Amino acid sequence: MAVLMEGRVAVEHLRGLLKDEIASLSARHKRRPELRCIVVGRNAAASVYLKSQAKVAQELGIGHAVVALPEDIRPDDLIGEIAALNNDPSVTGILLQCPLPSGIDLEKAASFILPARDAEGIHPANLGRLVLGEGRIAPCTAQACIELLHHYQVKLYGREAVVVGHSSIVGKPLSLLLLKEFATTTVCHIATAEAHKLEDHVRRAHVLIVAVGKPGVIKGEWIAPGAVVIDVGINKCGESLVGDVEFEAARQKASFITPVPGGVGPLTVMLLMKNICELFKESLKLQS
Ligand SMILES: Nc1nc(=O)c2c([nH]1)NC[C@@H]1CN(c3ccc(C(=O)N[C@@H](CCC(=O)O)C(=O)O)cc3)C=[N+]21
Repeated sequence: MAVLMEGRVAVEHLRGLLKDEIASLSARHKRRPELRCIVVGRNAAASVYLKSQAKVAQELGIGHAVVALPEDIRPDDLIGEIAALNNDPSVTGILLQCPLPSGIDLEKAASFILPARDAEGIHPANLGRLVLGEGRIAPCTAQACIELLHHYQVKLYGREAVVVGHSSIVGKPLSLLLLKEFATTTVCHIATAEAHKLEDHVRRAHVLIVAVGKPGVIKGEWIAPGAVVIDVGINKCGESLVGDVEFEAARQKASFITPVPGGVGPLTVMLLMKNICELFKESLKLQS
């Protein structure tokens, strides 16, 4: 039976550090960091994220406001909203929440966020730094997975890491962070599944990280004995939340596994706040 990797526990240390640092910066500079979150339309996982953000921001003394936009917004109008936040001197960081409606391209929209206000590091300049291994601000969920592996002292060097999902905010940046740790990294995606190869890759993973957004997409019996399983999925199932991995069956085979909720999620939120704190410090340096 696997040990649970509890983000809820791993996050506590960071919470204390950030709270103290933000309190002292805010007192010294007589202003606080401000996060602005742009949300287009409605989505279950996104609402869970927003709720957590608002709660943690308040605990840490970070201002938080949502810019809620209609599902049918025109791309140019979304860019206008981003520009307004870029030009507002009180704003520290901007988060453009996914998913976006089908007519709007995340990568393109993200390129309009001022790199110095990019809360997730998804502007091309920030992603470029991540490729070069010198990124300070990386997408929070990808960072959260690495943080959790470090917290539970999981070895990555020379191990087979398999990432399922190749999104710009999780799978791709995460694969870069895993490479930085010298894991041998495979990224699976929709075409892997269509070629009936997903099971083969999952079976040989020492470390498996799943970020798809489909409950049960990874069968518990595919998990290699002793593997480490990180489930990034946040899916609403009635009133409760479930991940992408068949949890009960996977738990019998893995050595470590994240629960959903209580796994990656709480760390994602805290690392978003850490990014905001980093951007805040940078902006104060530029002013002085
Ligand atoms: N640009 C962008 N970046 C994201 O990182 C992003 C996004 N868009 N869109 C939506 C998804 C979803 N997501 C979550 C993060 C944390 C929790 C979270 O805090 N979960 C807690 C609380 C759950 C609860 O309330 O019970 C947990 O898992 O324990 C949930 C969901 C980030 N996402």
